[in-house]
Amino acid sequence: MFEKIALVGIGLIGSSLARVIRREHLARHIAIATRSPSTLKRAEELGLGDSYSTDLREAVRDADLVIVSVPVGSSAEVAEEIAPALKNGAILTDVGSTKASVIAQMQPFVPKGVHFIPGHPLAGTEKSGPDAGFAELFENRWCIFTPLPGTDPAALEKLSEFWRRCGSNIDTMDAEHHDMVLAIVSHLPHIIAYNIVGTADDLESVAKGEVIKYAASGFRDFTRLAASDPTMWRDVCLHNKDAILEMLARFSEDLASLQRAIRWGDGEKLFDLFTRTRGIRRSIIEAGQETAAPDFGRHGVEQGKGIGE
Ligand SMILES: NC(=O)C1=CN([C@@H]2O[C@H](COP(=O)(O)OP(=O)(O)OC[C@H]3O[C@@H](n4cnc5c(N)ncnc54)[C@H](O)[C@@H]3O)[C@@H](O)[C@H]2O)C=CC1
Ligand SMILES: O=C(O)C(=O)Cc1ccc(O)cc1
Repeated sequence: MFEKIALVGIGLIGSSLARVIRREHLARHIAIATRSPSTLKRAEELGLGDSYSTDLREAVRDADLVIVSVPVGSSAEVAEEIAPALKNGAILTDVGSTKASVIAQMQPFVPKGVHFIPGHPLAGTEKSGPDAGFAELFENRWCIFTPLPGTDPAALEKLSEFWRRCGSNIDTMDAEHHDMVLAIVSHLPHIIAYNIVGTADDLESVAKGEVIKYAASGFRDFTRLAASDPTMWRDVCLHNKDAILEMLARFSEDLASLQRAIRWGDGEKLFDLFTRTRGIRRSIIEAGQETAAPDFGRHGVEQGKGIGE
């Protein structure tokens, strides 16, 4: 599909892309660039690309497609660095979990003649780094684009086809809407997980050993999310602040109402809520059956625990 693809950032997402690009023969040359020499060395040991550099400009030079897969807080720094070396007519995209902030950070540096199309694959795990990636990560997952006004339809179609060849389904929406939707379906669950595991860790009346020993499956599910990369999630919180705060405010109100129902013994209210939420779970399972979720077992990712399940 492309002569040269440059991957800037080679962690979970970048290395999964490298693997699927190779498997599906989507580029003649895969150039890998990242800031950290030790991560780059590991990518080279894994044989993820055809060329390796800590010089981001060298990697993106002559690339037809550049995919930035770094924590969202580093987007401006990366865009500023690579901008002078981007080829005229190249497609520049990203995979960041927040979109309005990434656009605000990158767009000012994008040269005229480069097609900047922000993207977000809704596929991931709690793991990070080049060893964590796998070629099947994007299969039967959504990839959301948040194109800017005036985006070239041919470039958008080419990038869509690329993601389809990686196994994904495509949706487009505006960046603000994306950030609001992701705040509730992805960002809040992670924040709640970090919080509940932190609360358990702070308890004086329950020993840490007991938390580990008796962790029921509900708590274990939270610990998986709460093991997600601290840099990535710090950046998501700081860069989708408004939408997350809005969702947290609603969440807190609903939690206070649940607290009241428990305090006053309002069993009917509890039962009604728990019945309604069970319906949501059933709808998700039904939707998932239509798109047959892949078995990630052999990659060490618990089946049914990734986003979109
Ligand atoms: N982990 C997940 O489940 C998902 C993550 N994302 C998004 O994908 C992006 C990457 O996440 P992961 O691959 O999980 O992270 P990761 O921590 O596994 O990898 C990040 C990579 O970026 C590099 N890097 C960091 N700062 C850099 C800089 N200033 N210049 C060049 N390279 C730099 C690191 O060396 C590393 O190679 C993030 O924006 C995240 O929000 C999107 C979907 C799922
Ligand atoms: O591991 C999980 O359950 C996830 O939720 C993965 C994930 C994390 C961040 C994203 O922007 C998209 C997917």
